[in-house]
Amino acid sequence: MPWIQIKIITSKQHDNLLETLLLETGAVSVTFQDAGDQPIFEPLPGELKFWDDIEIAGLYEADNNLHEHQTKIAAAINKIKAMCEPGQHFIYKIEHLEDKQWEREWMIHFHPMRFGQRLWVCPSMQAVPDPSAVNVILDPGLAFGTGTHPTTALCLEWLDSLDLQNKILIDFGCGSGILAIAALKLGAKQAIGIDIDPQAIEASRDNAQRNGVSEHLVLYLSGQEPKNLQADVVVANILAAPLCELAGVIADLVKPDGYLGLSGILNTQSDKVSQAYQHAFCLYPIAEKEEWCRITAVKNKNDGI
Ligand SMILES: C[S@@+](CC[C@H](N)C(=O)[O-])C[C@H]1O[C@@H](n2cnc3c(N)ncnc32)[C@H](O)[C@@H]1O
Repeated sequence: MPWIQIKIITSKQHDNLLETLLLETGAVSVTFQDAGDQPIFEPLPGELKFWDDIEIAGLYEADNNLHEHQTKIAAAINKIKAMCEPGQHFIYKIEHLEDKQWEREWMIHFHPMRFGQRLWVCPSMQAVPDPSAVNVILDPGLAFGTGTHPTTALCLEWLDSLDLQNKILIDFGCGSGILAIAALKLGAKQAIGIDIDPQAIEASRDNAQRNGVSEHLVLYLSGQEPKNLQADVVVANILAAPLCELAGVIADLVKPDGYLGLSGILNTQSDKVSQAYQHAFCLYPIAEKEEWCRITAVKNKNDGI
């Protein structure tokens, strides 16, 4: 079914009003995006944060009621425009969209990718380029983690460089499960995925099944993992702020002499994160990719944080 989309760019004061007006005029969905360049990193599940300038898109069925929709939309637009203060921007356009398999659209940009020497991540719907390599077959579903983001790529390269044979690994903030599954395919005997988002747990479970490693992957919603959990290797690709806040918890997950990999850190934040972990770990040189970096470390034998 074809669709009509109305896109409005304005400031965030109008977010509620616009959403209501678009829904009242028959929009089947309303989407907000950043209209400037103001990244908001990882809101918590259920948390809604807005940019100062927003692009709001309302999607309408291009059916027999099209004319009725358009009249209503025009009335709604005029109403909002009238509320804008002088100098406040308000731009809109109406476009026709042909129907597609929307939930697969992003996959056009997701191709097999190699990380380090042995590891490939391949989209579930494409052919594997090197069947003799260590291949992770992935469909992230609604969770984060395809390998296309530098923070994930830094972790995958690190995992590829380790000897994981018979090791236990914790993937803290597992998202799609990509790191835990890569570790299992690289030889780890068990992986434990932890995430605050139930959709991440579901995606990790699906991906583990797809890769035939379900038996070796245990998944916990954050807070439900057993006490005193420890692993030979812990990888956490969350953000600098939670990495600092949770330094004690994450450090405790690493066995003495075990390895830690931290990602999701902007280059400018590396000192702060390093400081939060340096009392319990010996830190290795930092690796960088674009504006992101990875901190790796080995845990001191008899130290706590
Ligand atoms: C950037 S994604 C990383 C996903 C995947 N591990 C990767 O490397 O691509 C971060 C994940 O951490 C989860 N997360 C964020 N804060 C967390 C916390 N405090 N405890 C557990 N998981 C958390 C998010 O829900 C998200 O799935």
